[in-house]
Amino acid sequence: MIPFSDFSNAIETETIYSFGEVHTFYKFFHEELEVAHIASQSEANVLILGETGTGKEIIARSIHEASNRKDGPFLPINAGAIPKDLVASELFGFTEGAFTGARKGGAAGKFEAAQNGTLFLDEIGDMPLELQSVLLRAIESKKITRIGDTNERQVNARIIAATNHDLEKEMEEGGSFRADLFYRLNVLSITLPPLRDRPEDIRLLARDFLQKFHERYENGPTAMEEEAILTLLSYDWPGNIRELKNALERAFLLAREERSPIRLKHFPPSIRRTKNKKKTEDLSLKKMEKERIQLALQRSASVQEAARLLGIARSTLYRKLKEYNLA
Ligand SMILES: Nc1ncnc2c1ncn2[C@@H]1O[C@H](COP(=O)(O)OP(=O)(O)OP(=O)(O)O)[C@@H](O)[C@H]1O
Repeated sequence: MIPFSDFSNAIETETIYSFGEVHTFYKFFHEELEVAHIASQSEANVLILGETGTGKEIIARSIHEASNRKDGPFLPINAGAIPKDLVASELFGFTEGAFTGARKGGAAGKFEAAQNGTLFLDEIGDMPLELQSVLLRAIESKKITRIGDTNERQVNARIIAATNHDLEKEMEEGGSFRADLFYRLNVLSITLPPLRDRPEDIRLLARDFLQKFHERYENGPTAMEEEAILTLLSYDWPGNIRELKNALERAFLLAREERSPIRLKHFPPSIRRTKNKKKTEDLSLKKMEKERIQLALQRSASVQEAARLLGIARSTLYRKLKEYNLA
């Protein structure tokens, strides 16, 4: 059984880089988070690319919260989740009687509501083509017109857009996304790597999520069997961090009910099936752990100091030294 706190030990080989709530060990992701930091210190439009569940919204929110606009609103709008003919009124607002059912007195849209804040255009790739030119005009001129209105209104919203589509490919292939809008949005771009490309981060995120569940539910398991951890490291995670978080919460609650540590059987079948898929990778956790221990020993004057550096108990380290023939 491995205690949650031992899932990842931050020693010099594994520097954690953080931006807001987002943490990583993965080098390429460090560089992308550096761009997020730069974005937060500017007013430039940002385009965030990444598969579903990789944290596009959480990064957008972190950029907003680290920016001068942090006291203004952060407003997300998901073009993919709203019926196509309502997207325009959601974005730009409408006047009374602009269309059947238009509310008395009209209403402001998200552009106006995000005044002095940040407008997060999620799933920009699903934005209807005919609206893309209106959106482009609004971004360029910083003015919008409510539907049914004739007056232009000044707006001051910072734009962060996100998508899981390959927009450049779509532009080449048949124009379902306007190139001029793409270049306008793509002043700074951040690409979030899928979780399967950064297994180091699986350990880091799992530790953080499980420790949080422990606080939220006030008790429950504090350790996971090694077989389960190895499986999490070799699974593909098509739903990325969202899927990892949900799978861990389910496993945490099932184990809590049984008053047992988290075991492989507490994960859904789709994840359990990976168990023997990548046998070779099964050794990777042990290899990484052994290397970390060796490094900590080199840099320490005593086992006690090495244990402190690794963030584990001295007795745990003695056990591991025996296991890896390092004693
Ligand atoms: N680095 C992270 N640390 C902690 N939690 C994270 C991190 N990244 C994402 N999450 C969590 O994973 C879930 C999905 O994140 P988010 O909504 O930001 O992803 P997304 O890429 O915008 O997804 P979609 O494309 O499906 O809208 C959320 O519950 C979020 O809190």
